[in-house]
Amino acid sequence: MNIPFTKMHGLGNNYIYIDGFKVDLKEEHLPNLAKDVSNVFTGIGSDGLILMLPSDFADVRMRIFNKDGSEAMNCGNGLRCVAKLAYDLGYVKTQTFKVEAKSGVVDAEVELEQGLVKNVTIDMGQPILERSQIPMKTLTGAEEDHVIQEPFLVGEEDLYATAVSMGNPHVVFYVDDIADAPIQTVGPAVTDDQRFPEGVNVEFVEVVNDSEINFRVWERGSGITQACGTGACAAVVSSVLNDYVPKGDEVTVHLDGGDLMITWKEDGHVMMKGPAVTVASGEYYWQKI
Ligand SMILES: N[C@@H](CCC[C@H](N)C(=O)O)C(=O)O
Repeated sequence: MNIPFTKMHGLGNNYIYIDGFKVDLKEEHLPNLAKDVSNVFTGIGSDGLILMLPSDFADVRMRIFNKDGSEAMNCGNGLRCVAKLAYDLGYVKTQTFKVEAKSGVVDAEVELEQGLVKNVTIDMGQPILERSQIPMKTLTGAEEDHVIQEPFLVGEEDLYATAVSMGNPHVVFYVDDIADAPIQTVGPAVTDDQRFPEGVNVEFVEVVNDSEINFRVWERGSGITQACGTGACAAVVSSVLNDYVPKGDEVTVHLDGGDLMITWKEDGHVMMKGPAVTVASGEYYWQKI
């Protein structure tokens, strides 16, 4: 089967995008397709697969599959890229419109520079802080409402966890120097830790000052990526909860792939602004069907 695709990235967090308005794929093929296209040696190479689809509730719908074939509820970089793709392909005609993800419907606004979409702002909605909804368990069975700087032993590392859901689960650990963050060891151990029954995206944050943080991520289902939009939002929410940055102010999140501008507004909504870039388009020759 020959499948037309577009490769896009948001700060290096790259996915293969398929236009589901035109291409009809069977549900049971999607996890394997995600694994196959993501393989850098035998596929195209990506952090996963994203489908742009018609929606009953919004102007366009996003579905995201990680590199390991698992489907996620949300993807910040994916939302910005789907917004750009929908605008570029003419599925939406206005610069503000709605995008549906599995976690809910969000507002998107594309910014044009000489007629081309460069930056996209997404209203990511309100973070979820209740432990049971992240979801996160305790080893002791205690049921504190929020998870803020909770002692979290993993292997030899004595860490403190702050947990936030942006529709998908995140845990944030603070480090003194982002260059020394134990991402290769703690990332995979925490993502599979029994305290997170659905797995978790693992973020390390170094606070630079009250308007800037450094950030690295181990993504559930994809491993280390250059950027994670929902992760950057979770990191800013966590940094407000820990009194490192003020609520209501814009925070620059420095990720491996570049900067995202995140604001946790007084009304509770998290705004994310950043680039969306188209890299290539072509046909993927899928041998399996
Ligand atoms: N890279 C994404 C998040 C993708 C999904 C995540 N790995 C999960 O399993 O929840 C982003 O930009 O938010």
